[in-house]
Amino acid sequence: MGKAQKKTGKGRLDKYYKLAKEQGYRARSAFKLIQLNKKYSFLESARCCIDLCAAPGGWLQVASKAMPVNSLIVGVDLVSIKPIPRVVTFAADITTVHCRNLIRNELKDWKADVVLHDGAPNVGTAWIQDAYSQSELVLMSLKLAVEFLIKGGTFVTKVFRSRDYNNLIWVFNQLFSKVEATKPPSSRYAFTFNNSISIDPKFLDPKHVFKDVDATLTLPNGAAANNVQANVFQPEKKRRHRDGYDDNDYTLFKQVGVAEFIHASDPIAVLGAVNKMTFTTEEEKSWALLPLTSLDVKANLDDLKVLGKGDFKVLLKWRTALREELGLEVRSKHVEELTEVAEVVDIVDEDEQIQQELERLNAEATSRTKRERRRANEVKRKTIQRMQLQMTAPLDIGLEQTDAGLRHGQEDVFDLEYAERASRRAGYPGTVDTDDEGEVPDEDLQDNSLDEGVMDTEERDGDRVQLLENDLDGLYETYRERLAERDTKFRVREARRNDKRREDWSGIGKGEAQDETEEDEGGGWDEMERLKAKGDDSDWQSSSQLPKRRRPDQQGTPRKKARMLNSLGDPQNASQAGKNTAVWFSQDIFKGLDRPSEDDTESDSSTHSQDDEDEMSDVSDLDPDDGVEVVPLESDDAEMWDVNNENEDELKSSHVQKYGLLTAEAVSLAQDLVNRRKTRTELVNDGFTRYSLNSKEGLPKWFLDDESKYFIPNIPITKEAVQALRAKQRALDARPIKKIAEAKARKKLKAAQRIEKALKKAEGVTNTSDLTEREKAQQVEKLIRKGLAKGRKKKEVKVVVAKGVHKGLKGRPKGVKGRYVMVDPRMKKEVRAKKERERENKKRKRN
Ligand SMILES: C[S@@+](CC[C@H](N)C(=O)[O-])C[C@H]1O[C@@H](n2cnc3c(N)ncnc32)[C@H](O)[C@@H]1O
Repeated sequence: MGKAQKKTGKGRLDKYYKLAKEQGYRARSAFKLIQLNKKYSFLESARCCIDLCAAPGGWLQVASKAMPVNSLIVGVDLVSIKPIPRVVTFAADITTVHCRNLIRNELKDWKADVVLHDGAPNVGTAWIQDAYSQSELVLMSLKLAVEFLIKGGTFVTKVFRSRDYNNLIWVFNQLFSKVEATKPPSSRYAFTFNNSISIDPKFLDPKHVFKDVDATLTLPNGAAANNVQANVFQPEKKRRHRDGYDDNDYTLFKQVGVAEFIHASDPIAVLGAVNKMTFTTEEEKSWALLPLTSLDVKANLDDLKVLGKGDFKVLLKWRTALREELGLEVRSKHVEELTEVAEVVDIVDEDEQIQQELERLNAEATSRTKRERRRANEVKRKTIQRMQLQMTAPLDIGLEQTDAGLRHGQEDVFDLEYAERASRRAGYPGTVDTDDEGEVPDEDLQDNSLDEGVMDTEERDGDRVQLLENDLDGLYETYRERLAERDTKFRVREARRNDKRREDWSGIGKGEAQDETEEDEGGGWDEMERLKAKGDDSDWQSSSQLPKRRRPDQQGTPRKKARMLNSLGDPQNASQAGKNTAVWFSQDIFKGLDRPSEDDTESDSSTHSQDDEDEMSDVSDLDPDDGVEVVPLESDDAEMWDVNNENEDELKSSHVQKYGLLTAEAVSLAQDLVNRRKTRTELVNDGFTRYSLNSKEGLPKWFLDDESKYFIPNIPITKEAVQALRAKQRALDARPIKKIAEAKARKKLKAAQRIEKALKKAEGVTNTSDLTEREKAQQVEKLIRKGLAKGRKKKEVKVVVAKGVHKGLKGRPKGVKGRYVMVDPRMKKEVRAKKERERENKKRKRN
């Protein structure tokens, strides 16, 4: 907001308007009187006060508060005023005798200590006319003041800066021993004065005052002061007399010495009346040589008729400076305030204060936002860290993220992408892979730059990962093609793998692999078989499950995979897995790739990568007896695999293994069970074959025993897996949905805004000087309570009993606002009686 805009009354109006509302004043103008009284303290000692033009009653409220308890306060206005405690009011025109009589009746033989007048004419459109009417009103109020004021009493009136301004001042000076013009910050002008002296009726006659007083301001060479003010303050709107001359002025060109202007009691009048000022006398010439007499000033003095408002200001400033230089300047308030400069400076100061205050508040708000953002980032960082360290259960994650979301209302609480991004930033290619205890790079995690300037890095990381993925995808495809070409078994298994039904239900049996009697062409698969057989035939179990296609980026990060191996507790499995790993990595395809370092694969015999593990479990860890893959895992990880994740790789996580969810089929089945898309019975029924209903008669016992033992549906999931997934689902269900979180965040934000607003208002109250500390405290409390109560607003339903005036009424009953409900008194009684009867009956039955 620029200064020019702030200078307009609107900004100020807003401020005082709000203050007035807050403090229960009927008009913002109340602050004018508060400020005047603060400066001159005339109300505290007054016993009788007349307020002329008092509606709606702001000044009366102030007077009533500030004056002693038993004082008499009378308020008059054209319009009626709502009652105010201890105040007598009536409607009358202050320019009439009727009004005077009313006041007389009220005061009896009392005299007023204070007469107030804040009148503004209700008529007129043009500025001049308004100003004139206002001046007239002032004179009328002065008339009443003179009549009713006690000797030494105070008259306070508002005067516009019109052409009549000087005339009015002159009259006031004739009637009162002390006249002071002041501009309270909230207003334009007021005059306080006391000690009334001899009164000439002409002083109170508008025609006389506004005509004859002009004469007193006539300049030495005949230039009339009439209109001169306007000439200076509104040089653009110079009013010309019809016949081309100003009133009483028939000289076309007026020229005076600069001294005239410097010594004039009304320099503005001089400025408005003359065409040119010259440095004629010796003294004047010496002034011309002073540094403060700039070329600008000289040029301005040369032709006053072409000057604008700004130029006049320059001249007035120069005059003041010169007077100070000459020791003439009594920085009289009167002269200062007569100039526009004083007014502008005053307003600008006030506006600047407000501006500064606003800037301070803005700065505070910004730093608060920053602080909160930092705190939220810290929470997120910790959450991610905990996720990476596997310290956080899914439910906790949900709650924490909700909290963060609530604080800001920005983050999507279910946005797992965020966690992934954060972990990538911390040096990991993907969230799913980052549950590695040993690999959390602390320094990276300490990095607080989660919020800013990360987009580029993220994108670059993403691109890099994508490129790597593409490369490895290609490599893997080549490998598979070569394998397919060379290995018939591979092709057969591939075909079987594609036969979903069979795989789902038949499980994966040792026999199947053994059934295959294809020619051994060597290489690839056969090479593996051979090596495995070499290792430990007894442990080896072939599988119908073929190596699954997986994200090659997992292949490329053996360091990470070493972690998975540590979690395998079963020594038997571990050693087998170790062999499997060795066999798997001995293939050509892995030759070019980095092998796990010594350190990482310390316990070689008990470690293998995630991918290897996949392969091995596919190939060998299946128990053909029950068709359920059981991988012993002693990890205490509470975190479960995300049911909704479609990424196949994630099926390989240790959590999944823990629950035996090693294949996509197992997971999809488990999901079906968890989500009740399939029942256990359905699964069992689906497991029947055409032989299942064959007669068992005549069959040997050993056969039947075996049948009961082995002829069971082969469901590749465990009970624990289903339970674990159910628990996970429950945890997910327990998380608040996004909309609720958002609504909560909105509610919280609104509450904070309300409190902030209330606090600002409270600040306004505490800064007000006309209230006692107790009153301030009460008002502040009221404001805060109001702020808090707004949020809790409940829709109240008024209960209206349909009796008396409301009996048989249709539509809204009189005087009832808002929601209401009509109740019938008889119905109420009847319902109560019915309930009573029922209770009695029950009692009786029980007895
Ligand atoms: C600015 S308001 C006064 C506000 C008042 N001081 C307060 O604090 O509430 C000006 C009032 O002057 C009144 N007024 C204008 N001409 C009047 C007249 N001739 N006689 C009485 N009241 C008049 C208007 O009705 C208007 O209410």
